[in-house]
Amino acid sequence: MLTAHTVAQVRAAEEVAAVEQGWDGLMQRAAGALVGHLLELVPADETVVVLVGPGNNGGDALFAAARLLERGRRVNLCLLDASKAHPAGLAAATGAGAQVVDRPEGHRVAVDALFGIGARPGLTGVAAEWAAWIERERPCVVAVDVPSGIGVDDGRLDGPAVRADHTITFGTMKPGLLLGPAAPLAGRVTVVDIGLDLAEQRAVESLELADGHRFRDRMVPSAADHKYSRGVVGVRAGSPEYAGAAHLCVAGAQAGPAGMVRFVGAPDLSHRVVDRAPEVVAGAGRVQAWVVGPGGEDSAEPLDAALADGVPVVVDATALGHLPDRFEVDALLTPHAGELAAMLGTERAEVEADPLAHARRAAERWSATVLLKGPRTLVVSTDGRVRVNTSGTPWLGTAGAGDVLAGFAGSLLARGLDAFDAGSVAALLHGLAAERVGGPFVASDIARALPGTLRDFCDGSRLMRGAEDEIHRRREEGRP
Ligand SMILES: NC(=O)C1=CN([C@@H]2O[C@H](COP(=O)(O)OP(=O)(O)OC[C@H]3O[C@@H](n4cnc5c(N)ncnc54)[C@H](O)[C@@H]3O)[C@@H](O)[C@H]2O)[C@@H](O)CC1
Ligand SMILES: Nc1ncnc2c1ncn2[C@@H]1O[C@H](COP(=O)(O)OP(=O)(O)O)[C@@H](O)[C@H]1O
Ligand SMILES: [K+]
Repeated sequence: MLTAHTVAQVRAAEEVAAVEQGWDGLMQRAAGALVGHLLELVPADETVVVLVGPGNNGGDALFAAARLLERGRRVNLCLLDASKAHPAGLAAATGAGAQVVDRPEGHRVAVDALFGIGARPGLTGVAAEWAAWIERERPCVVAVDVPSGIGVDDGRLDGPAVRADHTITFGTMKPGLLLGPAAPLAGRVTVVDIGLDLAEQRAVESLELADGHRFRDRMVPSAADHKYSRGVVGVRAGSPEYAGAAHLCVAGAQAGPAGMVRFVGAPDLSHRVVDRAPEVVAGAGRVQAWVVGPGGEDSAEPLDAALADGVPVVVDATALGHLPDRFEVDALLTPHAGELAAMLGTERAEVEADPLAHARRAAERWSATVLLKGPRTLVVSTDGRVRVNTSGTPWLGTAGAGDVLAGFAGSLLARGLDAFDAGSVAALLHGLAAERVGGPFVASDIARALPGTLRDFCDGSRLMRGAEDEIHRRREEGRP
């Protein structure tokens, strides 16, 4: 699991680490880690330009520049404000032979050390001009800690920011490297250890394939299980206009770990669903979780009927327009940005500019877990926990992908995962299934790829143990 911490948490952990290592020690450690990665990332014959800001972020890069020069690399410096550059760092870099230049133009590799976690979103003046040069000329950019100008805690963009290919970040991820419109600006992110202890701190989390062991026992049936103990997921989806949504939602539900799928809908639609998926049981009955809304009629009745059962519920699409004042059951709301905007009475662009704040607001407002779909799907629980999904591809922007996701999440809920786990595991596996298929694809392909993806997720630790054994064997045999 990847974890990201806020600026306040990082600053507090730095205070503690500085007692042991000293502030200089911390900065040297950050600089050392940076050098190691720059030596790998930057071709030996390229001259690097370091964009140096007024704080410790610039300091890290100046000490790194000095060490690069000692290793025979060529480094130029662009100082945002010469009078404010980290004095000891500047002395070290120039002492090692760095040249100060006025402009970054002409360089093909840049290190962005303008601002780090002290940054306010949005660059102005010369910093904005340098960010514009990066947009225009697209040099290879390595950002120190964060791309300068992003909202570090929330991933907001409030004006120009640096677009990086790689970000070397210290101690932990930062929320802005994972979510919001800012995340793509970080490029590939590498977290380097500088001795910060954040283990006990609540973090923004991101599940990975390797997290399967946390969920395996709650998903894979045991010898004692039967279809009802595995859970029944009920689907109320589709309408004459959107019959396909019923099929896709059912396909998603069938791909999950529950033991049975029930479908409730108009007789015509029920027949069609059972014709395509003979395992489905049509008609009302006992379920452990409901999925309501994909392609459904614009009416309050399906959600009201589901809520009357008092079991957990996934609420999607049209059902999002008929929410109760507050949920009394464990609920997972799965809007995209347009639907969340309508729920909150705002504009889609507002939600896209600050997805975290809007998802949080909805989670509080309706006392429900909110899964906000998008390139970086967010899951926010009622108690403020946040997970960000990083799997998936833009090919997922295809009709019906959300219907499959809702059905699959419903199956996880019926199996006994809570809405937060069900939503975040569903988003992860949905994205991994998309990566597995490759694209272009249709939503049904994702439903078909989900069982194998779920199996790999649950087997993950076994596969990793297998890999470790293999590495061990090769070592013993003297093979690479
Ligand atoms: N505290 C430490 O000793 C350590 C800090 N580290 C580095 O230090 C960085 C944080 O350093 P600082 O606290 O000095 O802050 P920064 O270097 O991030 O920013 C310096 C100053 O720039 C100004 N500024 C911020 N955003 C701006 C904007 N958009 N436009 C114009 N001016 C802006 C602010 O006045 C800010 O205090 C981390 O990101 C990391 O790179 C590492 O060396 C590890 C240890
Ligand atoms: N650019 C993108 N990159 C990654 N995933 C995306 C992208 N665009 C959409 N998705 C994902 O595709 C799915 C689309 O769902 P939704 O908007 O409900 O579509 P539909 O209503 O057609 O099913 C969501 O899981 C969303 O996170
Ligand atoms: K930076």
